[in-house]
Order: sequence, then C-alpha cells, then structure tokens
Amino acid sequence: MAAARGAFSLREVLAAFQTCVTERREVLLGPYLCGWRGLIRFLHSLGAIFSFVSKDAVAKVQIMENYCRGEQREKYVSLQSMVEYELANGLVNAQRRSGRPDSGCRTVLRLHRALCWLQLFLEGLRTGQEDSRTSVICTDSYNASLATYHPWVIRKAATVAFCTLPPRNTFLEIMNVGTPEEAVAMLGEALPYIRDVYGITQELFAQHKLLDLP
Ligand SMILES: CCCCCCCC/C=C\CCCCCCCC(=O)N[C@@H](COP(=O)(O)O)[C@H](O)/C=C/CCCCCCCCCCCCC
Repeated sequence: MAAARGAFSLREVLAAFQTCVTERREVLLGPYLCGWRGLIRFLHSLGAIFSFVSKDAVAKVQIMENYCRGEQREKYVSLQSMVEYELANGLVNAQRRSGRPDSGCRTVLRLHRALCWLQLFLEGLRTGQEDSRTSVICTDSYNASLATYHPWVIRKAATVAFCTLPPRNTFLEIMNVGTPEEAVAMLGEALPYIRDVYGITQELFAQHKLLDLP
C-alpha cells in the first residue's frame, strides 16, 4: 500500500532501490530517484536545521527528473544509457560554471557519494548498541564518505545539525516501521539493495573515469 502523501515509508524506499536494478544489471533512474524522494521526505521530518541538506538534495533530484521527462528522456532511462549518451555528445562538462547546465553524470555523482554515506549510516544504525548515539554514527559515516568533498563551512553546518539527531532507538521509531527491532530487520533487508545500486554505479563511473567530475 502506498504511504500517505508526504509520509515517509522505509518500505517504499526499499522497494524503490530493489526495483532499480534490472536483470542486465542496469540501474533504472525512475526508481533510483523515487528512492531519493522517499529519503528526502524523511529528512524533512528531522526539522528545519536539515533544510540546507534537503534543499541541495531536492535540487539534484529535480535536475535529474527534468532530464528524465525532457526531450531526450529515452536516454535517461538508466544510468548506463545516460552515461553513454552524455559522453558521446560531449555533455559531461569537465569544467563547472562553463555556462552549461549541470550534466546528469555530475549530478548523479553527488547523489552517488551521498549513497555511500547512507550505506555507512544505515549499517551503523543497524549494528549499533541500543544506547549508541545517532549523532556519532552519522558524524562517523559522514567523515568517512561525503565530508571529503565538502568545504569547511558545509562540514561545520552538517556536524552541528547531526548533534540534534535523537537517540538511536527514538530514531528507529520515527522511521515508522514499528518497533526498533522491526526497523533494524528492515534495514537488514534494505541494505543489500542499496549496496548493489552503489556498487554498480561505482563500477560504471570508474570505468568511464567519471568519479572526479567537478
Ligand atoms: C532509512 C531512513 C534513515 C535515513 C534517512 C536519511 C535521509 C537522508 C536524505 C538525504 C541525504 C542527503 C543527501 C545530500 C546530498 C548532498 C550532495 C552534495 O554533496 N552536495 C554538495 C556538492 O554539490 P555541488 O556544489 O557540487 O553541486 C553541496 O555542496 C552540499 C550541500 C548541502 C550539504 C550536504 C550535507 C550532507 C550531509 C548528509 C547527511 C544528512 C543527514 C541526515 C540525518 C539522518
């Protein structure tokens, strides 16, 4: 059953990442962006202190949704078709601020790096002790992934925002899955799918030398 409009559903996020990968190991952009929309919905529930994060995530998802609905939409069905199309047509701007719109490749790369943070964070939540602090799990996951790509001011703002996160068990409860134990079980189910999407994307971007796009 679909979640009420606006409400977060981990089950739907899980289903989105689960349906992302085709039998030919392609990553479909439709469900990929659906998964992100679901995660952003959860971020909104964490309060205004995270609005600088959600604004950036929404902007990036929006760029991709525009490509997926645009004139070249058939080229934006999967990550693989997008990479092939943008590279073949010189659309992957090596220099940012070249006056060209952000390419799909550089935009997905930002989301892909955030997916690395998400994996670490969810794994930390899943395996953490009952009394572990979400803020510590989140900070450690961030420092081991996304922080490398962010300037000092963003790192500082992120670290301050993380301090407002509720304790682990409360956090698991607000995920709206049931008891903390049920939430942990669902994280265990969701993580392999997220890892799979991450792994395929990483390999694709590495193969085409797209992992450092400015
Ligand atoms: C299953 C439920 C539990 C977990 C729910 C987590 C929900 C997370 C939702 C979204 C994650 C945030 C995605 C952030 C994308 C950031 C992309 C990025 O790196 N952008 C920077 C570079 O962009 P360009 O300038 O090159 O275009 C940009 O500078 C960043 C700006 C905003 C700050 C990003 C801070 C990221 C912190 C990530 C942790 C979110 C905290 C969630 C707390 C649970």
